[in-house]
Amino acid sequence: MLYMVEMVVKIPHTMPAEVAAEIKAREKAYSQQLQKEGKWRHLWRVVGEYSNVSIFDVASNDELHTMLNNLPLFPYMEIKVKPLANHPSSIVQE
Ligand SMILES: O=C(O)C[C@H]1C=CC(=O)O1
Repeated sequence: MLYMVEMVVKIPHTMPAEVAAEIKAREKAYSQQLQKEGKWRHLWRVVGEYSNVSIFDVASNDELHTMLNNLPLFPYMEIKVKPLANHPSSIVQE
């Protein structure tokens, strides 16, 4: 099952820089692990924003929820999820 996920990162300005850097390093490692596993298929930066648009390929709503919940930046993100279906005009059917 494919999902488009938008993540807007909102780290509090009061968070010490070294704490933010440590969380971001863990986030990077976790996201790269999921990308290597083929579960996080696309990761794009939105131009001019501290946000991303991603495509996830997972077995269920529950798997995606667990994955997002485990992101180290989860407490500091606003997340929107859109489930995707095949478009009848697309030449690629997944
Ligand atoms: O920077 C972001 O968009 C948030 C998050 C997503 C992957 C990652 O490494 O950080």
